[in-house]
Amino acid sequence: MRIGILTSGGDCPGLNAVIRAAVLTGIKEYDFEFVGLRDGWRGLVQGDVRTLNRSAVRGISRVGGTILGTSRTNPYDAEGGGADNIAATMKRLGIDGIIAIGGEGTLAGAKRLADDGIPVLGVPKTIDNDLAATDYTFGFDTAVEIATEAGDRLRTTGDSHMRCMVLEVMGRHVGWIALHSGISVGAHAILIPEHPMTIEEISEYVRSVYDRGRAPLVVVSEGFKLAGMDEEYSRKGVDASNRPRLGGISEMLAPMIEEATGIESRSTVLGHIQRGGAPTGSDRVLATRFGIAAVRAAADGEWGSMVALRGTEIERVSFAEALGELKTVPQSRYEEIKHLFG
Ligand SMILES: Nc1ncnc2c1ncn2[C@@H]1O[C@H](COP(=O)(O)OP(=O)(O)O)[C@@H](O)[C@H]1O
Ligand SMILES: O=P(O)(O)OC[C@H]1O[C@](O)(COP(=O)(O)O)[C@@H](O)[C@@H]1O
Ligand SMILES: [Mg+2]
Repeated sequence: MRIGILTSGGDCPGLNAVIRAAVLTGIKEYDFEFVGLRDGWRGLVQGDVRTLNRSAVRGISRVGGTILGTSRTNPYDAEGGGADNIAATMKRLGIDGIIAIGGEGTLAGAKRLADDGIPVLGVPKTIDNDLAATDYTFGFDTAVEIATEAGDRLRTTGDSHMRCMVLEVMGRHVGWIALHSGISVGAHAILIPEHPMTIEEISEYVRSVYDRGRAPLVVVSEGFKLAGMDEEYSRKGVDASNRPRLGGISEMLAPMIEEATGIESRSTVLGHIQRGGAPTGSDRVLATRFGIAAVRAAADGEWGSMVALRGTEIERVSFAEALGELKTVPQSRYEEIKHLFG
């Protein structure tokens, strides 16, 4: 069997470890061949491929980003797209099936293609950890580590100046990165999309920290909304999928906190630093296990499914299940830590 692998949507530390594990498993155990499809669905619709053999994947598990490139090309809207064209392109290139590594957008495309008869398997990726069908995805642990280091650094400069530091992390719809990094740095308030708050509530936490002689640290998700805000904070236009580009809520909040409390405040937007660079050991392990499992699913002919972490085991779930609700931070998980704020 000859399998095409693609990475699509936002990049994520661990993508290369999936690719390496899939290729090595396929070659060693099943005598499969692989081709890399360049830049996500674009490589598939345009038939833009590169060789993926043993030497092409040597040493890449520890490397961030994706050796295949990524994009936000839609497999149906792009020229040469649509199931019939893609089936013809696959036939021409001798590709029997596709392993698509991506988030909820990529998986929605994969589901549609699978429904239209294209043999495709999914591997979940997202630093946001917002896919409900899997307990964790690779990339999340790395993002939390990077945000933790940033928070630790902000604390020492904040302490020196007795300033309120506001650290903004990614998390478009869900607050997992903020929650986990906020807990690990001992943030005095963690602001997440699932739980809008007023500026008065936030300022109350900040003031109480300051009044007992500490420099406040607030961790906020990019998708957080103050109570009463209809939409997420967005001042950068839209991305290639027409979604508002987020980032900058901390730059709005820091002056508001300063005005409400009189405490000098500074904001830091961590941005894509969270997505770049080497994956953590845990993420390399999870990504490797996903890569192995995806190839085993292909060998079993389980097209139309996605590999997922359930507890400690990797299982197969249907695309329909994978694309259900987003995995938001449950209120109880937030309340568990909220009593430590301030
Ligand atoms: N319903 C859909 N059908 C087909 N393609 C889709 C669909 N939703 C998103 N996509 C495509 O999937 C790709 C990745 O989606 P995006 O949300 O940007 O990233 P991610 O996969 O990380 O969630 C984009 O190229 C987008 O055009
Ligand atoms: O700047 P970009 O690459 O368009 O992506 C920004 C978005 O991608 C993310 O980093 C990850 O989102 P996905 O998991 O959907 O790829 C979000 O946290 C962020 O809002
Ligand atoms: Mg997405």
